[in-house]
Amino acid sequence: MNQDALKKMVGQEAVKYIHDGMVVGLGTGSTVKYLVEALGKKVKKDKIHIVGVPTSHRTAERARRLGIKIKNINDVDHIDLTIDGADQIDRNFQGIKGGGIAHLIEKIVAINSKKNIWIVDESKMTKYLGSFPLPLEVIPYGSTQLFRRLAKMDFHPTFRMNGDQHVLTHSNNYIIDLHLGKIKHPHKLSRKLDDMTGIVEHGLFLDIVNMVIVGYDNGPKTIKAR
Ligand SMILES: O=C(CO)[C@H](O)[C@H](O)COP(=O)(O)O
Repeated sequence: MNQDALKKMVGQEAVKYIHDGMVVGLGTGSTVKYLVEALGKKVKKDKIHIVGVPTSHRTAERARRLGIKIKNINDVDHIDLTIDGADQIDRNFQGIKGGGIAHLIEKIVAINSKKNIWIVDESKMTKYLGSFPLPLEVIPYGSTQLFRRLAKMDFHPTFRMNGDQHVLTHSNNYIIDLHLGKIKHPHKLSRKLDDMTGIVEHGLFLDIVNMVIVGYDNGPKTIKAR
């Protein structure tokens, strides 16, 4: 089965955890696309009432088009469950997100959710985080100086570019990716990055996910994380 088929499999599997009356955080990315498609069908077929809280314009547009009611996070009083993709998940169920530049909004939605589920194909499961570049959302002002500090710390930073233009996040910030290879102590790194002025949010999602649905050739596997 190719990667896209595995993504579709877990997107369709995850919809089983969404029930009538729920407020659901909807993540971003090519795996979540399949979740939103399956949810659109479920809303129509079962006539259930769902409120979706999207984490990107892309997800919001897709959900609206499929007949899913959408609200801004500021207009809901709680989020029952958020379902999102991930770029890497280690053996302790810590994750890297932000490959799709949405990790700031995804983290705000995730930490305000009662429960979080990640949906991934098997290639995202790893022993250590870090072979996927760690995204930082940074304030453009002074970002060159921040970049130099990160380089001096041996974090191997690169600005995320589109040709000669900086890729911009939803909040009009830049992305710096750190090429770390292997992150042995994610909590220590997280604290270090939290302390650096100019970084709005990093893509380490620690102690957040409750359940992971992994797509394998022989079917989806649901794993309780915490
Ligand atoms: O963190 C993300 C976006 O910021 C995505 O969840 C992550 O990049 C996974 O994407 P995909 O499902 O396309 O592989």
